Amino acid sequence: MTNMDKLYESVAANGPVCVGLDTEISYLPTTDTAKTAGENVVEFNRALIAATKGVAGCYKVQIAYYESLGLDGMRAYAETLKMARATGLPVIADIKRGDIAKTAEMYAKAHFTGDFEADIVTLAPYMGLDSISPYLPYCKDQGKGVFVLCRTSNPGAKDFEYQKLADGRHIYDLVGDSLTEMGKDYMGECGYSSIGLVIGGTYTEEATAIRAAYKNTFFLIPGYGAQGGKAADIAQYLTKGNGGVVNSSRGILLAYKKQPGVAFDEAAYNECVRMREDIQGECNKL
Ligand SMILES: O=C(O)c1cc(=O)[nH]c(=O)n1[C@@H]1O[C@H](COP(=O)(O)O)[C@@H](O)[C@H]1O
Repeated sequence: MTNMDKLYESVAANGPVCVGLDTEISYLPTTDTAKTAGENVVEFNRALIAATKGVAGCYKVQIAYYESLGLDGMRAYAETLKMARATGLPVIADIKRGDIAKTAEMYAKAHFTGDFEADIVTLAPYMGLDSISPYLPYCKDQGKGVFVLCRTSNPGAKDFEYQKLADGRHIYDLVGDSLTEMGKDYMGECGYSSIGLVIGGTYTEEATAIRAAYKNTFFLIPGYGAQGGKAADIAQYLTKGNGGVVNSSRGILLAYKKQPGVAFDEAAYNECVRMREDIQGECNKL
């Protein structure tokens, strides 16, 4: 069973909410001055994971928030991955790597084995398919997975991804088509390949066409909450509520600010439940 299969099963059991652990120290309601920034982040994440594990489909840990704290942060990153993986839910390391094959080999080893081992990683495809291939032996042998940036959630998606090719396709179509083709050799039991795509939930043009074109491709859908992505739009990227996970980071981490008097971990749980109902409600209307 591949990690994409596990993700599929987890979404079927718990719903499509991907809890984004983009934990910036300034988000913490209180800090312990006797502890380092990284240690404070770990304690916050520990409580957040414990509170949300029953309502999360998976976790995504954004490495930049940890790298920005230096070695202390990287220890917190390793610990956070360990705590999240201990729930049994799939854990995505949001590392967005993309480099020549030899260097990619080292990134794959760094993030699929050892201290920073994750179940699935995010990759940037700009340098071509040889920058993706070195991760694939880990998909074949250990069931690991990748999510490759296709049509991202940020305004700058229009700068390159939306540009048109001579045959009328967008660059994001080329990326999606190429990676889907590559994924045919990495199919899991649940009908999805180990090569998924990142499809931002903030742009909704051609949502149904994109879902229909990539039936066997699992989507990581960021943009819900803080970036304004709406459940009604996001639902179109799912197939009967599955086939994708919907990330929210700030919306969950900072949920306590919108729930006065509620502890941050309980507020995060409440937000996951609300978000899940919001998305599943829209899926049921389709
Ligand atoms: O690969 C990603 O996860 C990603 C792709 C994308 O197109 N847009 C996007 O926001 N992300 C990530 O998704 C998370 C969104 O965070 P919030 O906007 O706080 O929910 C961040 O970790 C981003 O780095």
